[in-house]
Amino acid sequence: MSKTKLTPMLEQYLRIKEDYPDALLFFRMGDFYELFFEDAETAARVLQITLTSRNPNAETKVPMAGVPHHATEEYLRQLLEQGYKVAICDQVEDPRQAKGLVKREVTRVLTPGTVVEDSTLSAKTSNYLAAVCWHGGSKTGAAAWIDFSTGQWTGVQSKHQVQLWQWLIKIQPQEVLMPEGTELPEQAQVLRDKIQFCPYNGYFEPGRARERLLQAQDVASLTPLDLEDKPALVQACGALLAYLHTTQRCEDLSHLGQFQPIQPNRFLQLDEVTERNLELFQRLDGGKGPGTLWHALDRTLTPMGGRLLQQRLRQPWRDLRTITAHQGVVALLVDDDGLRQSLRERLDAVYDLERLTTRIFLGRCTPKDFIALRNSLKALPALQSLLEEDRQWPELLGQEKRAWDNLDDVRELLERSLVDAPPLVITEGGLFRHGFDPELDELLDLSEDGEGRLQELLHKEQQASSLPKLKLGYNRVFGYYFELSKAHKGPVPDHFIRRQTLVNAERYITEELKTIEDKVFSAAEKRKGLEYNLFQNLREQVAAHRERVMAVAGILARLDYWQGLAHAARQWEWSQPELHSGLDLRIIGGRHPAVEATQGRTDYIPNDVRIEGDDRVLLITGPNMAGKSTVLRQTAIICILAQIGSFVPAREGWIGLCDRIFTRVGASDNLAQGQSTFMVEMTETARILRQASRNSLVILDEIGRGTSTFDGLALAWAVVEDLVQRGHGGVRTLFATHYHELTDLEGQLPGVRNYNIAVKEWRGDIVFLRRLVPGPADRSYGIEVSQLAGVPQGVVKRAKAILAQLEEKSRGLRHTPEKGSHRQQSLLPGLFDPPEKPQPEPTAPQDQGPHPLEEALQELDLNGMTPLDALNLLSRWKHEWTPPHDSQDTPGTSSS
Ligand SMILES: Nc1ncnc2c1ncn2[C@@H]1O[C@H](COP(=O)(O)OP(=O)(O)OP(=O)(O)O)[C@@H](O)[C@H]1O
Repeated sequence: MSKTKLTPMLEQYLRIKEDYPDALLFFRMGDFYELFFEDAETAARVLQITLTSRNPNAETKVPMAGVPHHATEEYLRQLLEQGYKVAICDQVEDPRQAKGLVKREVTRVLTPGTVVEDSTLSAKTSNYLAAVCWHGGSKTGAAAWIDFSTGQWTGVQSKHQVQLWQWLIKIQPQEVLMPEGTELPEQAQVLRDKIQFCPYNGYFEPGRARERLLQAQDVASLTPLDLEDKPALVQACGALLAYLHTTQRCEDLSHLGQFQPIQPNRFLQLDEVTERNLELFQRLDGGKGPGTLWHALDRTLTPMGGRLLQQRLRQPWRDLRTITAHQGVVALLVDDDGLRQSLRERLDAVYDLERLTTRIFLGRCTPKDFIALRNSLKALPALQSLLEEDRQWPELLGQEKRAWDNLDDVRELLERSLVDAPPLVITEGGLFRHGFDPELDELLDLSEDGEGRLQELLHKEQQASSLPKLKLGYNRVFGYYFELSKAHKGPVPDHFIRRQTLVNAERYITEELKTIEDKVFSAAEKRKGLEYNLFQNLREQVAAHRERVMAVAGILARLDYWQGLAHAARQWEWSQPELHSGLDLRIIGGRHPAVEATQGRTDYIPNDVRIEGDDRVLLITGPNMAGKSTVLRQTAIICILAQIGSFVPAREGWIGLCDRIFTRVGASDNLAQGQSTFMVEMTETARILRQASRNSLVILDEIGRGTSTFDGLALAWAVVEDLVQRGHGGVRTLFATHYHELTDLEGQLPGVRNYNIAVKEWRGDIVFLRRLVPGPADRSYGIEVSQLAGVPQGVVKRAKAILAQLEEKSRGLRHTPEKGSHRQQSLLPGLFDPPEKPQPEPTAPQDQGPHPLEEALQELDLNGMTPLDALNLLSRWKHEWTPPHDSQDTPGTSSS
């Protein structure tokens, strides 16, 4: 469309829009923000608002859509949530004073990675803007990320691109800045929609980046930031700052906290695959809530505590002393229910101090934010008095106590200034209390008691001039006046100015009367202006205390973190594990916290896992559905929980610290990234084999299933061999497999131990005992499980017949003498070997053996049980062994 046909206003629009091609331009016109052209079409579609056109009758119709200025928040939230950027273009001069077209400018750009408003943020999740780049031509790269809503930022430099992307995928940034011309590597494809290419010179250029960083952090050199030898990281930080300057339209970023690079060696490293496989925050099906560790674990009450817990779960500690120090605080709070409850009650009154103070600093706050801040600060003295109690505090709590700041001055200021329920907007007055500001008090008195003041004056004049008949009147032309009827014959006071002569009366004004009148009329307007200014002053005063508020927010986050872990431990009856720097891993009575939370405590069978002495690889066999994956994952989760200072879902834990936990679980579908299931499996396996060290824990849930049986088995075999020798003594590994042939490795390779998850056959059905026991599984029971899953009887019967034939054939093969090593012999024919033990005939009742319940009863140690344990056990048995009403052929039917 040619510009010549457009109105001056639309020309102004297009000029501004030119600078923000990638943002939707919200263009302020009167009480509305309007969008034009394609922006209008997009907004109409996304926000479900009406699409109209500007100048509908003119030759050039311009698509237009708009939202009322006072209701933008919800619309902005929707746009940001869907990944759009929005440039807010305001009128920057008073339209009444404007000569010609009102001046307009973009006052800020809202982007998904820089939001600070609560309505668009998730309380317990950090919202990251990230930047990633490579230093010059070198191979060193870096990623930095910032949660602008709290001002906390960090980053990591690495020679391995893969590692940088692993970090980024893990933290799930809303936007990722990259230098123009950089290619997006394969593993970064999942973040494709979040990537923004920025000019190298404006954003990543090393000199400017360094300068920006020094200025923002107010330091003279990079040494205090630990960035002296990290040029790529400096560039990434510089890009973040440049982007913030551009979008936030502010030079002052002094509210950002100190940049602290991550030192990966200080933390238990969990890559994004492990985080996903263990369902820490999200189930494998993508859902959140029940089924995730987070759902069972998070008992924090404040957003700050929640975010700290998330961050810690992503980066558990590795240092024994640090962990035990935190565990000590959690233990205290587990033991002392009263203290924990008091802490919880007080923390419950605290709002998101970190984000509140950021909004206040940036001037993007509403009066409600101040009230939330005030109410949060009110909770501080009571929290302090808890810490002041005379008792032996663990050192960490002692530190918090010493650093405590009640922020009394800030609270008093807020209490003195703002009314209890201020309006949402700051331009209409009604925000401040009486007594806070003398000028405002006068205006308040006037606007609220103007009539009274006029009556007071009338009374004064009546008395002073002995004019009892003097009246006060008002008309639109003269405003307020005094009136004397013609009946009054005497002189009027000198300061009376005649304004109007009527048939029966004279009207006068006085200077004082006009002054009061002016004040009364303008008081309401003036009050709005004054309150607006007072609010800005108050904002600046409170913003000046940001650092103190952030320090207190940090303490509250930690208190909440500890109490949350303690509360979860109490709720789920977890125990305090012992940690050590050796390699032994002994978990007695371990449970999977998320599965247990979904199924209920009484239905969950605890299991022991021991990797002790020279043992390294536990090979776990057992039928499908037996519980192999569950026991694998619960072990990894218990280690993670232990290393964040938490109690663990086990009766006892003796846990050698891990430097990394790797998981390779099931088939993860990365087809969208152009990788086949097998390829993904092998890529993950390759990563484990390259990176796992002697202190790592490896969880392998099936390997090699996506290819031919022989290839798969051979691969799995070789992987076990590698793991058991790796890092001078092997890597602690739990390996669940359906390749029964692998169980031959026990005895052949030192450090390999067989375990299986016990099952029982009962009248042709399979009964899952869920108990991890030493030794290999006798066979796989795949057909029985398929029957449980509802595969039609005909197919099941046919499968059984085919299995019998295959086994027959394999028996024949076995009798053919084999040449070569023992391993080859056991490997190939073994694929179709009949089970080592004689197979029970599924449907013949005489071969059933003792009922599992009978066995369990015999094993029962009655003396070591509490009545509650006994009740729980009974309830579990009842659940397990009571037949469904519609079936006559299920376990337990003949046990009565
Ligand atoms: N210890 C346990 N106590 C109670 N229920 C359990 C236990 N372990 C597992 N389960 C239940 O059994 C289901 C199947 O477990 P899991 O997925 O671990 O089996 P699996 O042996 O890995 O199966 P597959 O070989 O088919 O992958 C779980 O979803 C859970 O509901």
